[in-house]
Amino acid sequence: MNADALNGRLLFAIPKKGRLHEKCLELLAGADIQFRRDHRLDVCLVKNQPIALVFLPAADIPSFVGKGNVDLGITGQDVILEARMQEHVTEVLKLSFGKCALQVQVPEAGSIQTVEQLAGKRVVTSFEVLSGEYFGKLDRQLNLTGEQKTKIEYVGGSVEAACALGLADGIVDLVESGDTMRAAGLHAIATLLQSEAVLIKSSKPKHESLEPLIKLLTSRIAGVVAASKYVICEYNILREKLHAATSITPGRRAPTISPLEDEDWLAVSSMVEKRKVADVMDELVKIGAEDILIFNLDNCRV
Ligand SMILES: Nc1ncnc2c1ncn2[C@@H]1O[C@H](COP(=O)(O)OP(=O)(O)OP(=O)(O)O)[C@@H](O)[C@H]1O
Ligand SMILES: O=P(O)(O)OC[C@H]1O[C@H](OP(=O)(O)OP(=O)(O)O)[C@H](O)[C@@H]1O
Ligand SMILES: [Mg+2]
Repeated sequence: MNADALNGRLLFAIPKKGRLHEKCLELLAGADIQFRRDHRLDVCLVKNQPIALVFLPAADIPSFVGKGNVDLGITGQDVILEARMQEHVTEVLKLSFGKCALQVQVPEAGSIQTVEQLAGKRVVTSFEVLSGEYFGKLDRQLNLTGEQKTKIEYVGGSVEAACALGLADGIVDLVESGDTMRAAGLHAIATLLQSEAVLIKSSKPKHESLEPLIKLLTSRIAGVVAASKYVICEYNILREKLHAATSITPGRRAPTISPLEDEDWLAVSSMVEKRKVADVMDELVKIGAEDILIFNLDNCRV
C-alpha cells in the first residue's frame, strides 16, 4: 500500500495482539467498520468509511496518538500513564473491558511483606516509569540514597517468573483474576493504579476536519459498549406497586409503562445494568412483579 492510499483517511490504531485485540475486533464489527486484513499487514483500509486501521502494540498506541501520527486509538489507561502521554491524549470513551490493576507483588511465603521492606531491593516490571515513580517516592520517604535505592529492572513479559528465577525480590505487574499471580506463588501488597481500555484521540489534532467522523465513530462505539453493559427488563406489576417497581428499575431516563387489558395491572420495560440483573429480579419478585423477562441488546444508541 502506498502512502497516497491513506490521504484524507482517519487513522485509527488498534492493538495488534494481546488481551485487547479480540475485544477491539468485536467493537469494530458492532460499529459496522468493514475491512479485510491481509496476512501480517498492519495497515488496512476500511471499505465503507474514510478510515484506515493501523494495528500496533497496545503500549505504542499512546505515543502514536499523542504525537498525532494517528488520529484515534484504543489502548489501556495504564500504558497511557507509562508512556507519560496523559497530557497529549484525550480520553473520549471508557470501553468497559481490559479492566485490571497494576500491583506490587511479592512471594507469599517470603520475608518481605510490605512495600517499605521491599524498598531498596530488586523490583522487576514492564512498567519501569510508573514503578520508578512509585519506588522513587518511597525511597525519598525512607531516606534511601545512592546504592540503597530500589533497583527497577525492565522485562517485556512473563514478569511473574522473576522472583522464582532469583532475579527479583518483588514485581510490579497487571492483575485481573489473580490466577497468574497465585500460580507464581505471589500476592499483592500495594496497588499503583486501576486501568481499563479507552478510546483516545490526540489533544492537539492535526486534522480538525476529521472531528465529525470521530464523533460518528464515538457514538457507534458507545452504542456497542452500552449494549454489552445493559439488558432490557420487562415485567407486569399491580398498578398500586408501580412506585416501588420503578424505584427498582428506574431505567436510564425513565421506564416505559404500558397499560394491560386488566386495568389493575401495568407492563414496565426498563434498561438494567447486566451485572445487577439477578438482584433486580429478586427485588421485583419480592414486590409481586410477574412474567419478568430479560432481553439482551445487540446494539443501541443511548
Ligand atoms: N489480564 C488482563 N486483564 C485485563 N486487561 C489486561 C490484562 N493484561 C493486560 N491488560 C490490558 O491490556 C493491555 C495490553 O496488554 P497485553 O499484555 O494484552 O498486550 P501485549 O503485552 O502487547 O501482548 P502480549 O502480552 O500477548 O505480548 C494492557 O496495557 C492492559 O491495559
Ligand atoms: O490476573 P490474571 O487474570 O491472571 O491476568 C494477569 C496477567 O495478564 C497479563 O499477562 P499476559 O497474558 O499479557 O502475558 P505476558 O505476561 O506475557 O504479557 C499480565 O501481565 C499478567 O501476567
Ligand atoms: Mg502482556
